[in-house]
Amino acid sequence: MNTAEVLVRCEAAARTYGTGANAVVAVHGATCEIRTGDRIAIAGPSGSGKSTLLHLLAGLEEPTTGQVTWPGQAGKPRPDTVGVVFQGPSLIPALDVVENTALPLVLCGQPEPSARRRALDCLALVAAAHLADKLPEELSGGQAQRVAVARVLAAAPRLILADEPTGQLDRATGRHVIDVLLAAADTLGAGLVVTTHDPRVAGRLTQQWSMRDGRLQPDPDAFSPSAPATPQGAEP
Ligand SMILES: Nc1ncnc2c1ncn2[C@@H]1O[C@H](COP(=O)(O)OP(=O)(O)OP(=O)(O)O)[C@@H](O)[C@H]1O
Repeated sequence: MNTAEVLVRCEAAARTYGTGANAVVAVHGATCEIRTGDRIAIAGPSGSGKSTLLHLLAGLEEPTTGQVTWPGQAGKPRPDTVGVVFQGPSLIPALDVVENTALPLVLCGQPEPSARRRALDCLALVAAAHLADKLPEELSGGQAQRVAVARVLAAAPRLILADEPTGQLDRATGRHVIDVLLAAADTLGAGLVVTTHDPRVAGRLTQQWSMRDGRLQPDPDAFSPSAPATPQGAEP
């Protein structure tokens, strides 16, 4: 029996965008549980619903049918319970890097000076402390991605959801970011879910799932060479 704590539970959770002839079913009835200690990689072709699934798990999108619940929590999760490393640009343009990184803590009520100190520590973990005073527009895509990882770590969530967190990183930096995410998940006693196209990233995690046309399933062969083709991103 698995005694680890369930952090999020999806019961036949589906998400459809649009209506009628324009409806797109991004996620079909996903059923899963994610627990403390889970280290899950999700593979799937572009457009198969991986980001939508992470948004459902984070409470950022409502399922059209079915349900998503966070046992032990009232209502939606906060940034200090579920943290998301988004795939695209997610930093607030008017805030500098340290302010962006500290923001989830400040929103959760932490005084600004201690939030800034924690933000700087987390920026250092992803080798981005030297970027603290920069604005998002001054960052490369890879630097912004590392700051987005630091922002999630700063909030010390119990569940970390990372959407292609190495997609814009070179191999060595990508490997380092996965090291940091795994170490943070261990330290926090958290669950970690990473979407990726890269077998090397998936190989660092202990469970492999796949999304195909919006359908989620455990799939130990999701990243094997014979799996349906997925574009290869930058390599960690
Ligand atoms: N806000 C939206 N409005 C309408 N359709 C959407 C929206 N977001 C996603 N979709 C559609 O839902 C489907 C799943 O998209 P999603 O971004 O979840 O896929 P993905 O597997 O994460 O893709 P990628 O690997 O390219 O990031 C796609 O057909 C997409 O066009």
